[in-house]
Amino acid sequence: MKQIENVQIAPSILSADFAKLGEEVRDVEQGGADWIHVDAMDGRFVPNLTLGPIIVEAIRPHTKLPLDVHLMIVEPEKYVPAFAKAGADFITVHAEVCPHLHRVVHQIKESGAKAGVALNPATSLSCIEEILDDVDLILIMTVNPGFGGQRFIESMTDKISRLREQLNARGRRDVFIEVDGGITADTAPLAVKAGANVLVAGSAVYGAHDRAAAIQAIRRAAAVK
Ligand SMILES: O=C(CO)[C@H](O)[C@H](O)COP(=O)(O)O
Ligand SMILES: [Co+2]
Repeated sequence: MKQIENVQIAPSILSADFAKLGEEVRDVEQGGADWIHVDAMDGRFVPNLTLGPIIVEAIRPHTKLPLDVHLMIVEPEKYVPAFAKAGADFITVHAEVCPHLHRVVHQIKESGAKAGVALNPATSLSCIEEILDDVDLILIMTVNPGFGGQRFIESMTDKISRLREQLNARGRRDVFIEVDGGITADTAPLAVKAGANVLVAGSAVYGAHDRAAAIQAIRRAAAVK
């Protein structure tokens, strides 16, 4: 299995200006982003409402970067085909809302997208033990999902380390470990040292006047391994 060499920086459009999303996505692509993170929230799994496949379809022509769609919604299986058709490259569902997680992961793969599974801070790694051989990405939430701009929960670094060990033991060095919530140039090294190789950053990138400088600061900090 291919080892993933570089840390991927994925700005979250949750903190972008929704009145000009195309421009906002182009801005971070020009600024050196690797992926675009798209947060779909349903007001049920999380206490916030954001966007659906129509927005993914709208931003798709504005970037060549992979669209990394994070579904914070109940019954995600109802919407996986629409998000895939809209142009999602990665579709990540939360283990907490998927009693038939194996079926949903394979539904995502059959739709043509890469499959991710997300875990809230209080959700144990044991929930995904039986699915590790089937996934392309595991997303470790380092905040409780629902809002941008929250503080990184530092105790999650131990969970990231344990996950990396489990994946290595299975020879799955190709699986992305994505970290989402509170990533800044200060917290990025903690996540990367623990074993993460995809860093979502919403407010730290879109809240900055110079997005390119913000991405570069996170990338530099993350290179200190
Ligand atoms: O999934 C999310 C929230 O549920 C967002 O991706 C995340 O919060 C990014 O925002 P920030 O970097 O500001 O914490
Ligand atoms: Co997210």
